[in-house]
Amino acid sequence: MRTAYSVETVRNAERELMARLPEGALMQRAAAGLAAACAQVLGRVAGRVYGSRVVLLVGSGDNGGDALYAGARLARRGAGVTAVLLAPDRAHGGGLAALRRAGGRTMSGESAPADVARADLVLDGIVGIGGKGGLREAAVPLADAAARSRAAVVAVDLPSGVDADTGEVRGAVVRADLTVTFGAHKPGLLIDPAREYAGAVRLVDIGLALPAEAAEAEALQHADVALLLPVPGAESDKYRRGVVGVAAGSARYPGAAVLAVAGALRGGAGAVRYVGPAGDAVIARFPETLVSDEGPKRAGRVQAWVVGPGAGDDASTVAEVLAAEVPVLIDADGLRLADPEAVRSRTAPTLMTPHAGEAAALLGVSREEVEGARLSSARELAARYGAAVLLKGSTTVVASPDGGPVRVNATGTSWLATAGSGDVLSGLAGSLLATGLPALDAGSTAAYLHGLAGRLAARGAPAGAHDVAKAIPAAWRDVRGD
Ligand SMILES: NC(=O)C1=CN([C@@H]2O[C@H](COP(=O)(O)OP(=O)(O)OC[C@H]3O[C@@H](n4cnc5c(N)ncnc54)[C@H](O)[C@@H]3O)[C@@H](O)[C@H]2O)[C@@H](O)CC1
Ligand SMILES: Nc1ncnc2c1ncn2[C@@H]1O[C@H](COP(=O)(O)OP(=O)(O)O)[C@@H](O)[C@H]1O
Ligand SMILES: [K+]
Repeated sequence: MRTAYSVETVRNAERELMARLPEGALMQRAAAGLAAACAQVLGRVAGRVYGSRVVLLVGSGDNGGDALYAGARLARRGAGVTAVLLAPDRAHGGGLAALRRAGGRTMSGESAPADVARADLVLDGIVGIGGKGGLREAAVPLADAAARSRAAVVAVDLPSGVDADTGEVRGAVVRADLTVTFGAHKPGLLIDPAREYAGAVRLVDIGLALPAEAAEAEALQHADVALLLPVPGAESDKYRRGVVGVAAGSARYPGAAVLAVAGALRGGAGAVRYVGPAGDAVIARFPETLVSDEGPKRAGRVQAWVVGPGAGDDASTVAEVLAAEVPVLIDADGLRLADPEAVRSRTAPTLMTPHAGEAAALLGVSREEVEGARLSSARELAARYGAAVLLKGSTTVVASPDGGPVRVNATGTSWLATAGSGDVLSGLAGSLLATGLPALDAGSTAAYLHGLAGRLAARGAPAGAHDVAKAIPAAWRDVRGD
Protein backbone atom coordinates (compact mmCIF):
# COMPACT_ATOMS: atom_id res chain seq x y z
CA MET A 1 0.00 0.00 0.00
CA ARG A 2 1.26 3.46 -0.81
CA THR A 3 -0.02 5.81 1.87
CA ALA A 4 -0.21 9.59 1.86
CA TYR A 5 -0.53 11.82 4.90
CA SER A 6 -1.80 15.33 5.41
CA VAL A 7 0.64 18.15 6.12
CA GLU A 8 -0.63 18.40 9.68
CA THR A 9 0.04 14.70 10.35
CA VAL A 10 3.50 14.91 8.78
CA ARG A 11 4.37 18.01 10.80
CA ASN A 12 3.25 16.36 14.05
CA ALA A 13 5.36 13.31 13.33
CA GLU A 14 8.31 15.54 12.43
CA ARG A 15 7.97 17.48 15.65
CA GLU A 16 7.95 14.32 17.73
CA LEU A 17 11.00 12.92 15.98
CA MET A 18 12.91 16.20 16.00
CA ALA A 19 12.56 16.44 19.77
CA ARG A 20 14.57 13.24 20.06
CA LEU A 21 17.28 14.08 17.51
CA PRO A 22 20.12 16.59 17.39
CA GLU A 23 19.23 19.94 15.81
CA GLY A 24 19.11 19.78 12.03
CA ALA A 25 19.39 15.98 11.83
CA LEU A 26 16.13 15.55 9.90
CA MET A 27 17.07 18.12 7.32
CA GLN A 28 20.41 16.35 6.84
CA ARG A 29 18.60 13.06 6.25
CA ALA A 30 16.35 14.76 3.71
CA ALA A 31 19.26 16.49 1.98
CA ALA A 32 21.32 13.30 1.81
CA GLY A 33 18.48 11.41 0.11
CA LEU A 34 17.81 14.34 -2.17
CA ALA A 35 21.47 14.69 -3.21
CA ALA A 36 21.71 10.96 -3.93
CA ALA A 37 18.64 11.15 -6.18
CA CYS A 38 20.04 14.22 -7.95
CA ALA A 39 23.38 12.49 -8.49
CA GLN A 40 21.56 9.65 -10.23
CA VAL A 41 19.68 12.07 -12.44
CA LEU A 42 22.90 13.90 -13.28
CA GLY A 43 24.48 10.58 -14.20
CA ARG A 44 21.71 10.15 -16.74
CA VAL A 45 21.53 13.66 -18.17
CA ALA A 46 25.17 14.84 -17.92
CA GLY A 47 27.08 11.57 -17.71
CA ARG A 48 28.44 12.41 -14.22
CA VAL A 49 28.14 14.76 -11.27
CA TYR A 50 31.63 16.27 -11.62
CA GLY A 51 31.50 19.26 -13.96
CA SER A 52 27.70 19.25 -14.28
CA ARG A 53 25.69 22.44 -13.91
CA VAL A 54 23.11 22.62 -11.14
CA VAL A 55 20.79 25.52 -10.35
CA LEU A 56 18.92 25.62 -7.05
CA LEU A 57 15.71 27.64 -6.82
CA VAL A 58 15.63 28.60 -3.17
CA GLY A 59 12.62 29.96 -1.31
CA SER A 60 12.55 31.38 2.18
CA GLY A 61 11.67 28.26 4.18
CA ASP A 62 13.08 24.87 5.06
CA ASN A 63 12.25 23.58 1.59
CA GLY A 64 14.93 25.96 0.34
CA GLY A 65 17.17 24.71 3.17
CA ASP A 66 16.91 21.16 1.85
CA ALA A 67 17.87 22.38 -1.62
CA LEU A 68 20.88 24.31 -0.28
CA TYR A 69 22.25 21.39 1.74
CA ALA A 70 21.72 19.00 -1.17
CA GLY A 71 23.41 21.54 -3.44
CA ALA A 72 26.37 21.66 -1.05
CA ARG A 73 26.71 17.87 -1.29
CA LEU A 74 26.67 18.03 -5.09
CA ALA A 75 29.20 20.90 -5.09
CA ARG A 76 31.54 18.79 -2.94
CA ARG A 77 31.37 16.16 -5.67
CA GLY A 78 32.46 18.70 -8.26
CA ALA A 79 29.17 20.01 -9.64
CA GLY A 80 28.99 23.72 -10.45
CA VAL A 81 26.15 24.82 -8.19
CA THR A 82 24.36 28.17 -8.32
CA ALA A 83 21.64 29.02 -5.84
CA VAL A 84 19.00 31.50 -6.98
CA LEU A 85 17.69 33.14 -3.81
CA LEU A 86 14.10 34.33 -4.06
CA ALA A 87 14.34 36.14 -0.73
CA PRO A 88 18.10 36.61 -0.10
CA ASP A 89 17.66 37.96 3.44
CA ARG A 90 15.43 35.06 4.50
CA ALA A 91 17.18 32.09 2.88
CA HIS A 92 18.09 29.23 5.23
CA GLY A 93 21.27 30.39 7.01
CA GLY A 94 22.87 27.03 7.69
CA GLY A 95 22.17 25.79 4.19
CA LEU A 96 23.57 28.94 2.64
CA ALA A 97 26.79 28.69 4.67
CA ALA A 98 27.17 25.01 3.75
CA LEU A 99 26.76 25.76 0.06
CA ARG A 100 29.28 28.61 0.17
CA ARG A 101 31.81 26.45 2.05
CA ALA A 102 31.45 23.82 -0.67
CA GLY A 103 32.22 26.39 -3.38
CA GLY A 104 28.67 27.09 -4.57
CA ARG A 105 27.66 30.60 -5.57
CA THR A 106 24.48 32.55 -5.06
CA MET A 107 22.53 35.07 -7.07
CA SER A 108 19.18 36.81 -6.92
CA GLY A 109 16.26 36.07 -9.19
CA GLU A 110 16.49 38.66 -12.01
CA SER A 111 19.39 37.33 -14.06
CA ALA A 112 18.69 33.72 -13.18
CA PRO A 113 16.67 32.53 -16.20
CA ALA A 114 19.83 32.44 -18.36
CA ASP A 115 21.55 30.16 -15.83
CA VAL A 116 18.46 27.99 -15.61
CA ALA A 117 18.46 27.64 -19.41
CA ARG A 118 22.06 26.31 -19.37
CA ALA A 119 21.63 23.94 -16.40
CA ASP A 120 21.72 20.15 -16.47
CA LEU A 121 19.58 19.98 -13.36
CA VAL A 122 17.26 22.46 -11.67
CA LEU A 123 16.37 21.76 -8.06
CA ASP A 124 13.04 23.27 -7.07
CA GLY A 125 13.25 24.32 -3.43
CA ILE A 126 10.92 27.29 -3.73
CA VAL A 127 8.24 26.01 -1.39
CA GLY A 128 7.17 22.70 0.12
CA ILE A 129 4.53 21.76 2.65
CA GLY A 130 4.53 25.33 3.99
CA GLY A 131 3.13 26.65 0.70
CA LYS A 132 -0.14 28.53 0.34
CA GLY A 133 -1.69 28.87 -3.13
CA GLY A 134 0.15 28.90 -6.43
CA LEU A 135 3.61 30.36 -6.92
CA ARG A 136 4.12 33.97 -5.97
CA GLU A 137 4.91 36.39 -8.78
CA ALA A 138 8.67 36.51 -8.29
CA ALA A 139 8.95 32.73 -8.66
CA VAL A 140 6.89 32.42 -11.85
CA PRO A 141 9.63 33.42 -14.36
CA LEU A 142 11.94 30.85 -12.76
CA ALA A 143 9.34 28.09 -13.05
CA ASP A 144 8.80 29.11 -16.69
CA ALA A 145 12.54 29.10 -17.39
CA ALA A 146 12.84 25.64 -15.83
CA ALA A 147 9.99 24.37 -18.00
CA ARG A 148 11.65 25.76 -21.14
CA SER A 149 15.17 24.57 -20.35
CA ARG A 150 16.44 21.15 -21.26
CA ALA A 151 17.47 20.62 -17.64
CA ALA A 152 15.97 17.82 -15.58
CA VAL A 153 13.74 19.40 -12.94
CA VAL A 154 13.77 17.77 -9.50
CA ALA A 155 11.21 19.02 -6.99
CA VAL A 156 12.10 19.07 -3.32
CA ASP A 157 9.29 17.39 -1.34
CA LEU A 158 6.58 18.72 -3.71
CA PRO A 159 6.44 20.59 -7.01
CA SER A 160 6.29 24.15 -5.69
CA GLY A 161 2.85 25.70 -5.76
CA VAL A 162 0.65 22.58 -5.62
CA ASP A 163 -1.64 21.96 -2.68
CA ALA A 164 -0.05 19.14 -0.70
CA ASP A 165 -3.25 18.09 1.07
CA THR A 166 -5.70 18.05 -1.81
CA GLY A 167 -3.88 17.77 -5.12
CA GLU A 168 -5.43 21.06 -6.19
CA VAL A 169 -3.52 23.53 -8.36
CA ARG A 170 -4.46 27.18 -8.10
CA GLY A 171 -2.15 29.35 -10.18
CA ALA A 172 1.39 28.77 -11.47
CA VAL A 173 3.33 25.71 -10.31
CA VAL A 174 6.63 24.03 -11.10
CA ARG A 175 6.52 21.04 -13.44
CA ALA A 176 9.00 18.40 -12.28
CA ASP A 177 10.47 15.31 -13.89
CA LEU A 178 11.10 13.82 -10.47
CA THR A 179 9.85 14.69 -7.00
CA VAL A 180 11.87 13.57 -4.01
CA THR A 181 9.52 13.61 -1.07
CA PHE A 182 10.41 13.21 2.60
CA GLY A 183 8.96 11.01 5.32
CA ALA A 184 5.69 10.20 3.55
CA HIS A 185 3.78 10.79 0.35
CA LYS A 186 1.40 13.72 0.47
CA PRO A 187 -2.08 13.40 -1.10
CA GLY A 188 -1.13 15.96 -3.75
CA LEU A 189 1.51 13.56 -5.07
CA LEU A 190 -1.15 10.93 -5.78
CA ILE A 191 -4.08 13.02 -7.01
CA ASP A 192 -4.44 15.00 -10.24
CA PRO A 193 -4.05 17.73 -11.26
CA ALA A 194 -1.09 18.13 -8.84
CA ARG A 195 0.16 14.60 -9.43
CA GLU A 196 0.77 15.39 -13.06
CA TYR A 197 3.27 18.09 -12.07
CA ALA A 198 5.25 15.80 -9.78
CA GLY A 199 6.68 13.50 -12.45
CA ALA A 200 8.11 10.31 -10.98
CA VAL A 201 7.97 10.31 -7.19
CA ARG A 202 10.67 8.95 -4.91
CA LEU A 203 10.17 8.67 -1.16
CA VAL A 204 13.12 9.29 1.18
CA ASP A 205 12.69 7.69 4.59
CA ILE A 206 13.66 10.17 7.28
CA GLY A 207 12.41 8.00 10.14
CA LEU A 208 8.93 9.45 10.69
CA ALA A 209 6.51 7.16 12.53
CA LEU A 210 3.16 7.41 10.74
CA PRO A 211 0.32 5.04 11.67
CA ALA A 212 -1.60 3.60 8.71
CA GLU A 213 -4.95 4.66 10.18
CA ALA A 214 -3.90 8.32 10.08
CA ALA A 215 -3.48 8.23 6.30
CA GLU A 216 -5.46 10.69 4.20
CA ALA A 217 -5.13 8.71 0.97
CA GLU A 218 -3.85 5.32 -0.04
CA ALA A 219 -3.06 3.65 -3.34
CA LEU A 220 -3.36 -0.12 -3.61
CA GLN A 221 -0.40 -2.01 -5.09
CA HIS A 222 -0.34 -5.44 -6.71
CA ALA A 223 0.17 -7.25 -3.41
CA ASP A 224 -2.79 -5.49 -1.77
CA VAL A 225 -5.10 -6.26 -4.67
CA ALA A 226 -3.93 -9.89 -4.80
CA LEU A 227 -5.12 -10.29 -1.19
CA LEU A 228 -8.52 -8.79 -1.97
CA LEU A 229 -9.33 -10.74 -5.14
CA PRO A 230 -11.93 -13.44 -4.49
CA VAL A 231 -10.66 -16.86 -5.53
CA PRO A 232 -13.03 -19.85 -5.57
CA GLY A 233 -12.19 -22.73 -3.26
CA ALA A 234 -12.97 -26.45 -3.37
CA GLU A 235 -16.42 -25.91 -1.80
CA SER A 236 -17.42 -23.06 -4.11
CA ASP A 237 -20.35 -23.26 -6.45
CA LYS A 238 -21.78 -20.59 -8.70
CA TYR A 239 -24.17 -19.31 -6.02
CA ARG A 240 -21.65 -19.29 -3.22
CA ARG A 241 -19.29 -17.27 -5.40
CA GLY A 242 -22.03 -14.63 -5.59
CA VAL A 243 -24.53 -13.66 -8.24
CA VAL A 244 -24.49 -10.15 -9.62
CA GLY A 245 -27.58 -8.57 -11.14
CA VAL A 246 -27.16 -6.08 -13.95
CA ALA A 247 -30.09 -3.74 -14.64
CA ALA A 248 -28.81 -1.71 -17.55
CA GLY A 249 -29.30 -0.79 -21.18
CA SER A 250 -32.33 0.46 -23.06
CA ALA A 251 -33.69 0.19 -26.57
CA ARG A 252 -31.53 3.19 -27.40
CA TYR A 253 -28.38 1.97 -25.59
CA PRO A 254 -28.31 -1.84 -25.66
CA GLY A 255 -24.50 -1.75 -25.86
CA ALA A 256 -24.18 -0.42 -22.31
CA ALA A 257 -25.87 -3.59 -21.06
CA VAL A 258 -23.53 -5.80 -23.08
CA LEU A 259 -20.45 -3.97 -21.79
CA ALA A 260 -21.59 -3.98 -18.15
CA VAL A 261 -22.21 -7.74 -18.42
CA ALA A 262 -18.79 -8.12 -20.09
CA GLY A 263 -17.22 -6.52 -17.01
CA ALA A 264 -19.43 -8.44 -14.57
CA LEU A 265 -18.51 -11.82 -16.06
CA ARG A 266 -14.86 -11.10 -15.32
CA GLY A 267 -15.27 -9.81 -11.77
CA GLY A 268 -15.38 -13.03 -9.78
CA ALA A 269 -19.13 -13.57 -9.33
CA GLY A 270 -20.31 -17.09 -10.14
CA ALA A 271 -23.20 -15.91 -12.31
CA VAL A 272 -24.51 -12.75 -13.92
CA ARG A 273 -28.24 -12.04 -14.09
CA TYR A 274 -29.41 -9.48 -16.57
CA VAL A 275 -32.72 -7.61 -16.43
CA GLY A 276 -33.76 -5.02 -18.99
CA PRO A 277 -34.71 -4.51 -22.61
CA ALA A 278 -31.36 -5.58 -24.09
CA GLY A 279 -31.62 -9.28 -23.20
CA ASP A 280 -31.27 -10.46 -26.81
CA ALA A 281 -28.14 -8.43 -27.41
CA VAL A 282 -26.67 -9.66 -24.12
CA ILE A 283 -27.42 -13.34 -24.82
CA ALA A 284 -26.10 -13.06 -28.38
CA ARG A 285 -22.74 -11.92 -27.05
CA PHE A 286 -22.65 -13.74 -23.69
CA PRO A 287 -24.78 -16.91 -23.71
CA GLU A 288 -23.75 -17.65 -20.12
CA THR A 289 -25.84 -14.72 -18.82
CA LEU A 290 -29.08 -15.51 -16.94
CA VAL A 291 -31.53 -13.21 -18.66
CA SER A 292 -34.85 -12.32 -17.08
CA ASP A 293 -37.86 -10.56 -18.61
CA GLU A 294 -39.15 -9.51 -15.22
CA GLY A 295 -38.03 -6.45 -13.27
CA PRO A 296 -35.27 -6.62 -10.65
CA LYS A 297 -37.67 -7.66 -7.86
CA ARG A 298 -38.67 -10.90 -9.63
CA ALA A 299 -35.40 -11.69 -11.32
CA GLY A 300 -34.23 -14.15 -8.64
CA ARG A 301 -31.68 -13.76 -5.87
CA VAL A 302 -28.55 -11.72 -6.36
CA GLN A 303 -25.86 -10.66 -3.89
CA ALA A 304 -25.39 -7.25 -5.52
CA TRP A 305 -26.94 -5.07 -8.21
CA VAL A 306 -25.50 -2.80 -10.85
CA VAL A 307 -28.00 -0.25 -12.07
CA GLY A 308 -27.86 2.62 -14.50
CA PRO A 309 -25.50 2.15 -17.48
CA GLY A 310 -27.46 3.11 -20.60
CA ALA A 311 -30.68 3.09 -18.57
CA GLY A 312 -32.14 6.12 -20.35
CA ASP A 313 -35.13 7.35 -18.34
CA ASP A 314 -36.14 4.16 -16.59
CA ALA A 315 -36.52 5.61 -13.10
CA SER A 316 -38.76 2.81 -11.83
CA THR A 317 -36.07 0.14 -12.34
CA VAL A 318 -33.60 2.32 -10.45
CA ALA A 319 -36.09 2.74 -7.60
CA GLU A 320 -36.75 -1.00 -7.51
CA VAL A 321 -33.05 -1.81 -7.31
CA LEU A 322 -32.46 0.77 -4.59
CA ALA A 323 -35.14 -0.95 -2.50
CA ALA A 324 -33.19 -4.25 -2.58
CA GLU A 325 -31.44 -5.21 0.62
CA VAL A 326 -28.15 -6.09 -1.07
CA PRO A 327 -25.22 -3.88 -2.09
CA VAL A 328 -26.03 -1.68 -5.09
CA LEU A 329 -23.74 0.06 -7.55
CA ILE A 330 -25.28 3.11 -9.23
CA ASP A 331 -23.71 4.38 -12.43
CA ALA A 332 -24.40 6.69 -15.37
CA ASP A 333 -28.14 7.45 -15.93
CA GLY A 334 -28.87 5.75 -12.63
CA LEU A 335 -27.08 8.56 -10.81
CA ARG A 336 -29.44 11.11 -12.30
CA LEU A 337 -32.54 8.98 -11.77
CA ALA A 338 -31.84 7.90 -8.19
CA ASP A 339 -33.81 9.62 -5.47
CA PRO A 340 -31.18 10.95 -3.01
CA GLU A 341 -33.39 10.11 -0.04
CA ALA A 342 -33.81 6.53 -1.26
CA VAL A 343 -30.01 6.23 -1.49
CA ARG A 344 -29.41 7.73 1.94
CA SER A 345 -31.95 5.50 3.64
CA ARG A 346 -30.55 2.25 2.26
CA THR A 347 -29.28 -0.19 4.87
CA ALA A 348 -27.03 -2.26 2.58
CA PRO A 349 -23.90 -0.62 1.09
CA THR A 350 -24.18 1.64 -1.95
CA LEU A 351 -21.39 2.45 -4.39
CA MET A 352 -21.85 5.38 -6.76
CA THR A 353 -19.53 5.64 -9.77
CA PRO A 354 -19.82 9.08 -11.39
CA HIS A 355 -17.40 10.64 -13.84
CA ALA A 356 -16.59 14.30 -13.24
CA GLY A 357 -19.57 15.54 -15.27
CA GLU A 358 -22.03 13.36 -13.37
CA ALA A 359 -20.47 14.29 -10.03
CA ALA A 360 -20.72 17.96 -10.98
CA ALA A 361 -24.42 17.60 -11.75
CA LEU A 362 -25.04 15.91 -8.40
CA LEU A 363 -23.07 18.57 -6.52
CA GLY A 364 -24.45 21.52 -8.47
CA VAL A 365 -21.00 22.77 -9.51
CA SER A 366 -19.09 22.81 -12.80
CA ARG A 367 -17.20 19.86 -14.22
CA GLU A 368 -13.97 21.88 -13.98
CA GLU A 369 -14.51 22.41 -10.28
CA VAL A 370 -14.83 18.67 -9.72
CA GLU A 371 -11.76 17.92 -11.84
CA GLY A 372 -9.79 20.53 -9.91
CA ALA A 373 -10.86 19.20 -6.51
CA ARG A 374 -11.30 15.45 -6.84
CA LEU A 375 -10.61 14.58 -3.21
CA SER A 376 -13.09 17.00 -1.68
CA SER A 377 -15.70 16.31 -4.38
CA ALA A 378 -15.64 12.56 -3.74
CA ARG A 379 -15.73 13.08 0.03
CA GLU A 380 -18.57 15.58 -0.23
CA LEU A 381 -20.70 13.26 -2.39
CA ALA A 382 -20.02 10.32 -0.09
CA ALA A 383 -21.14 12.35 2.91
CA ARG A 384 -24.26 13.71 1.18
CA TYR A 385 -25.47 10.33 -0.05
CA GLY A 386 -24.19 8.10 2.76
CA ALA A 387 -22.63 6.01 0.00
CA ALA A 388 -19.17 5.03 -1.15
CA VAL A 389 -18.25 7.16 -4.16
CA LEU A 390 -15.87 6.19 -6.93
CA LEU A 391 -15.08 9.34 -8.89
CA LYS A 392 -13.69 8.33 -12.29
CA GLY A 393 -11.09 10.16 -14.33
CA SER A 394 -7.35 10.58 -14.76
CA THR A 395 -7.02 9.89 -11.04
CA THR A 396 -9.86 7.72 -9.82
CA VAL A 397 -10.69 8.43 -6.19
CA VAL A 398 -12.87 6.20 -4.00
CA ALA A 399 -14.26 7.69 -0.78
CA SER A 400 -16.19 5.98 2.01
CA PRO A 401 -19.24 7.60 3.61
CA ASP A 402 -17.75 7.15 7.06
CA GLY A 403 -14.47 8.94 6.31
CA GLY A 404 -11.12 7.19 6.53
CA PRO A 405 -8.44 7.28 3.86
CA VAL A 406 -9.62 7.66 0.27
CA ARG A 407 -8.35 5.09 -2.20
CA VAL A 408 -6.55 6.56 -5.17
CA ASN A 409 -6.01 4.49 -8.28
CA ALA A 410 -2.74 4.79 -10.12
CA THR A 411 -3.08 2.07 -12.76
CA GLY A 412 -5.26 3.96 -15.25
CA THR A 413 -4.28 5.23 -18.66
CA SER A 414 -5.83 7.96 -20.75
CA TRP A 415 -6.56 5.31 -23.40
CA LEU A 416 -9.44 4.38 -21.08
CA ALA A 417 -11.19 7.59 -22.06
CA THR A 418 -13.27 5.72 -24.61
CA ALA A 419 -17.04 5.29 -24.84
CA GLY A 420 -18.34 2.40 -22.79
CA SER A 421 -15.26 1.76 -20.67
CA GLY A 422 -17.18 3.07 -17.66
CA ASP A 423 -19.88 0.46 -18.27
CA VAL A 424 -17.24 -2.26 -18.11
CA LEU A 425 -15.98 -0.81 -14.83
CA SER A 426 -19.43 -0.79 -13.26
CA GLY A 427 -20.03 -4.43 -14.17
CA LEU A 428 -16.64 -5.40 -12.83
CA ALA A 429 -17.10 -3.50 -9.56
CA GLY A 430 -20.63 -4.87 -9.13
CA SER A 431 -19.35 -8.39 -9.58
CA LEU A 432 -16.73 -7.83 -6.89
CA LEU A 433 -19.46 -6.46 -4.60
CA ALA A 434 -21.46 -9.66 -5.20
CA THR A 435 -18.51 -11.76 -4.07
CA GLY A 436 -18.71 -10.03 -0.71
CA LEU A 437 -16.08 -7.29 -0.92
CA PRO A 438 -16.99 -4.10 0.97
CA ALA A 439 -17.82 -1.14 -1.28
CA LEU A 440 -14.47 0.64 -0.82
CA ASP A 441 -12.54 -2.54 -1.63
CA ALA A 442 -14.80 -3.51 -4.52
CA GLY A 443 -14.53 -0.05 -6.07
CA SER A 444 -10.80 0.35 -5.64
CA THR A 445 -10.02 -3.21 -6.72
CA ALA A 446 -12.20 -2.78 -9.80
CA ALA A 447 -10.52 0.52 -10.67
CA TYR A 448 -7.12 -1.14 -10.29
CA LEU A 449 -7.96 -4.10 -12.54
CA HIS A 450 -9.78 -1.89 -15.04
CA GLY A 451 -6.79 0.48 -15.29
CA LEU A 452 -4.42 -2.41 -15.77
CA ALA A 453 -6.74 -4.01 -18.33
CA GLY A 454 -6.87 -0.68 -20.14
CA ARG A 455 -3.09 -0.64 -20.37
CA LEU A 456 -2.90 -4.24 -21.50
CA ALA A 457 -5.63 -3.70 -24.08
CA ALA A 458 -4.20 -0.47 -25.44
CA ARG A 459 -0.42 -1.02 -25.36
CA GLY A 460 0.00 2.42 -26.86
CA ALA A 461 -2.83 2.21 -29.41
CA PRO A 462 -6.55 2.94 -29.22
CA ALA A 463 -8.67 0.15 -27.77
CA GLY A 464 -12.44 -0.15 -27.51
CA ALA A 465 -14.31 -0.79 -24.26
CA HIS A 466 -14.89 -4.43 -25.24
CA ASP A 467 -11.09 -4.83 -25.59
CA VAL A 468 -10.70 -3.53 -22.04
CA ALA A 469 -13.25 -6.08 -20.79
CA LYS A 470 -11.43 -8.88 -22.61
CA ALA A 471 -8.14 -7.89 -20.98
CA ILE A 472 -9.52 -8.11 -17.41
CA PRO A 473 -8.50 -11.78 -16.93
CA ALA A 474 -4.94 -10.90 -17.98
CA ALA A 475 -5.00 -8.11 -15.38
CA TRP A 476 -6.06 -10.64 -12.70
CA ARG A 477 -3.23 -12.96 -13.69
CA ASP A 478 -0.77 -10.10 -13.62
CA VAL A 479 -1.90 -9.07 -10.13
CA ARG A 480 -1.85 -12.63 -8.80
CA GLY A 481 1.55 -13.27 -10.35
CA ASP A 482 0.26 -16.27 -12.31
N1 LIG B 1 9.97 20.07 9.31
C1 LIG B 1 10.93 19.15 9.17
O1 LIG B 1 11.34 18.47 10.06
C2 LIG B 1 11.49 18.90 7.88
C3 LIG B 1 11.15 19.71 6.82
N2 LIG B 1 11.68 19.52 5.65
C4 LIG B 1 11.47 20.48 4.59
O2 LIG B 1 10.84 21.64 5.05
C5 LIG B 1 9.74 21.96 4.22
C6 LIG B 1 8.75 22.78 4.98
O3 LIG B 1 9.45 23.94 5.38
P1 LIG B 1 8.72 25.25 5.89
O4 LIG B 1 7.76 24.91 6.94
O5 LIG B 1 9.77 26.20 6.21
O6 LIG B 1 7.86 25.72 4.67
P2 LIG B 1 8.25 25.89 3.13
O7 LIG B 1 9.70 26.05 2.93
O8 LIG B 1 7.57 24.85 2.38
O9 LIG B 1 7.51 27.24 2.77
C7 LIG B 1 7.48 28.33 3.63
C8 LIG B 1 8.02 29.56 2.96
O10 LIG B 1 7.54 29.70 1.64
C9 LIG B 1 6.88 30.93 1.47
N3 LIG B 1 5.70 30.66 0.63
C10 LIG B 1 4.50 30.21 1.03
N4 LIG B 1 3.68 30.03 -0.02
C11 LIG B 1 4.38 30.39 -1.11
C12 LIG B 1 4.07 30.44 -2.48
N5 LIG B 1 2.86 30.10 -2.92
N6 LIG B 1 5.02 30.86 -3.36
C13 LIG B 1 6.23 31.20 -2.92
N7 LIG B 1 6.59 31.18 -1.61
C14 LIG B 1 5.68 30.79 -0.71
C15 LIG B 1 6.51 31.39 2.84
O11 LIG B 1 6.54 32.79 2.91
C16 LIG B 1 7.56 30.77 3.72
O12 LIG B 1 8.67 31.61 3.86
C17 LIG B 1 9.27 20.64 3.72
O13 LIG B 1 8.52 20.74 2.54
C18 LIG B 1 10.56 19.92 3.51
O14 LIG B 1 11.13 20.27 2.25
C19 LIG B 1 12.73 18.53 5.45
O15 LIG B 1 13.94 19.17 5.69
C20 LIG B 1 12.58 17.37 6.37
C21 LIG B 1 12.45 17.78 7.76
N1 LIG C 1 -7.58 10.73 -18.76
C1 LIG C 1 -7.87 9.55 -18.20
N2 LIG C 1 -6.89 8.83 -17.61
C2 LIG C 1 -7.17 7.62 -17.04
N3 LIG C 1 -8.41 7.08 -17.03
C3 LIG C 1 -9.40 7.74 -17.58
C4 LIG C 1 -9.19 9.01 -18.19
N4 LIG C 1 -10.37 9.45 -18.66
C5 LIG C 1 -11.28 8.50 -18.36
N5 LIG C 1 -10.70 7.46 -17.72
C6 LIG C 1 -11.36 6.25 -17.23
O1 LIG C 1 -12.16 5.71 -18.28
C7 LIG C 1 -13.42 5.29 -17.80
C8 LIG C 1 -14.50 6.12 -18.51
O2 LIG C 1 -15.71 5.98 -17.89
P1 LIG C 1 -16.96 6.91 -18.26
O3 LIG C 1 -16.56 8.34 -18.25
O4 LIG C 1 -18.07 6.49 -17.39
O5 LIG C 1 -17.22 6.50 -19.77
P2 LIG C 1 -18.51 5.85 -20.45
O6 LIG C 1 -19.69 6.52 -19.84
O7 LIG C 1 -18.37 6.12 -21.90
O8 LIG C 1 -18.48 4.39 -20.15
C9 LIG C 1 -13.36 5.46 -16.30
O9 LIG C 1 -12.92 4.28 -15.69
C10 LIG C 1 -12.31 6.55 -16.11
O10 LIG C 1 -11.67 6.50 -14.87
K1 LIG D 1 9.50 22.33 -3.81
